[in-house]
Amino acid sequence: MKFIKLLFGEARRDRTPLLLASTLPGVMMSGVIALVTTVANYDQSKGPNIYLMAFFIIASVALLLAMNYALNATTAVISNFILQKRLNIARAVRSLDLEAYEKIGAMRVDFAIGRDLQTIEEAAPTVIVLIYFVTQLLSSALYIGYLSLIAFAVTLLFLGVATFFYRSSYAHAEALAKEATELESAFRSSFDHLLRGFREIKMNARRDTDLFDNYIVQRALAVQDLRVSSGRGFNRGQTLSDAFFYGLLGCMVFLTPYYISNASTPAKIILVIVFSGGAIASLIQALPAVSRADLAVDRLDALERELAEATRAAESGPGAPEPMLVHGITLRGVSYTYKAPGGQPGFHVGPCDLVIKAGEVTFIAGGNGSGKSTLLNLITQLYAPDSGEVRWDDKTVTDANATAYRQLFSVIFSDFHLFDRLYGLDPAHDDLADLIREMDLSDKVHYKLGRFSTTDLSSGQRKRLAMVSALAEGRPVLIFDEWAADQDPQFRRYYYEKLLPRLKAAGKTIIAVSHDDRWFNAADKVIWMEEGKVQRVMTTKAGA
Ligand SMILES: Nc1ncnc2c1ncn2[C@@H]1O[C@H](COP(=O)(O)OP(=O)(O)OP(=O)(O)O)[C@@H](O)[C@H]1O
Repeated sequence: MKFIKLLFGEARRDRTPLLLASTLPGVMMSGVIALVTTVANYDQSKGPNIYLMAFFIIASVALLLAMNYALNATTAVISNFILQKRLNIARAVRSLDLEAYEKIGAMRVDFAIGRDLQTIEEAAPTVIVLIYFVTQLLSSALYIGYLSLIAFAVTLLFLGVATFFYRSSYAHAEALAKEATELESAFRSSFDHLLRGFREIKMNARRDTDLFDNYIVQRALAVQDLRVSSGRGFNRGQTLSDAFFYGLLGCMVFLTPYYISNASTPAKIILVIVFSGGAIASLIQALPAVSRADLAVDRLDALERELAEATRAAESGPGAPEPMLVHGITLRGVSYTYKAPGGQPGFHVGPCDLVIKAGEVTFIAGGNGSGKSTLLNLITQLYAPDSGEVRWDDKTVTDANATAYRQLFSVIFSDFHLFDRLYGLDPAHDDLADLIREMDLSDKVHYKLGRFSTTDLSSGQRKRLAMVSALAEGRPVLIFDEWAADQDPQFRRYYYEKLLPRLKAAGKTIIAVSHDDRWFNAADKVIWMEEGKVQRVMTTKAGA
């Protein structure tokens, strides 16, 4: 019961009051049951028993207040836990390097932040209810012991055997529930294709059918199968417990009275057992939710461990507010190998020896898959090289200054993300309006109330808006990965013939991936990549 441990662990200073408040209602309830059994045998002709009435009122009020306190305290503890987890995971993800981020995968983090934390939140009040029923059952058993040792022994025997059988059925059901949750992430990844590939699916009926019939339906069915089997396991446990409950009741009604001397005791015991029936049923219903929360805690723990390990490896020091590039960036023997699934070495880039001079325009060209984007990731230290070094003016880039080094760059990746606002920037309104005008977006987008009025634009326009954001950052080095690829001929021309020269004249260093060989003269230098290697570096007329 990891979740219960977690709840009380997180309660810290409030642990003892929470423990008392969650156990007291069960004890009080069994007190009330004991009272009811006493009142049932009370001689009503003597009038109402004030003492019993007072006890009933006090016990009921204490029960309600304690329960309310326990539920409120649990809500506060779990809300705080969720807040901390959200922030910790966000902090850890921020500290990852790109390689670790790609290895862990966005979907897994998304699942933890969404589904797992929700499962935990929903299970929190259930735990209090569970403790309530367990304490009620235990104290009722003690009360039975007080009434008759034989009845107590029979109760313990039934409880012990029922618990044993229930646990084995429960463990099996829990394992199936775990398997179902794991399979559910495969189902969600297929479903993700349906959502993200919506247009492509609409355009291709065979793809649509294959994805739906062979993946979405199959995986959904497999999840359902496991959930049904797991549910059956839990239900079997419930039926078994019910069977033992009726067995116990039968024993108490038909057998034990012959071994109990006091005539009123068997009726009292039977009443206690009848009351306990409801508690047993509610307890068993509560267990699957707590079991799901246990699995969610396991997954969160595993994710946090991985994030912590990856964060330690990727520790990269504080950012510098306004770093400068005076001479340039040098790569010496830089190489990097992707890890293919299963740990096998994947695509290899390098060793690369390059000099990117400050204030120059450098193009990176080469065929698809030749390693251009990977080289950009190495230049920007999004990937730490396996060997060799990257130099920033006269400094070597290390883990300690990598974050500061990255503040040199504004990058528009080929698969860039367009933010809805200029996070971390407070640009002058006029400058921004000028940039939006320069990108020919004035009639589409405005920056008002601290955000872009829309990001629902054509792909070429989205890239232009990304250019607005990149230029607004005012960083000394600009990196554009195939920025012109989606632009119309007019804007493409503008990019090569006006924008890049203007940025160069403003003292910017530009590194751009380009397939447009007719504009290679817009660069000072063209680096040609083939199969992960720098095949040649050409100095153009502009750079001569
Ligand atoms: N995240 C990744 N994990 C593993 N291998 C990768 C990853 N990204 C790229 N690769 C491998 O690296 C190779 C080079 O990819 P890269 O994106 O650097 O090429 P590119 O020259 O930019 O291609 P393009 O012109 O198509 O954009 C790919 O062929 C692929 O095998």
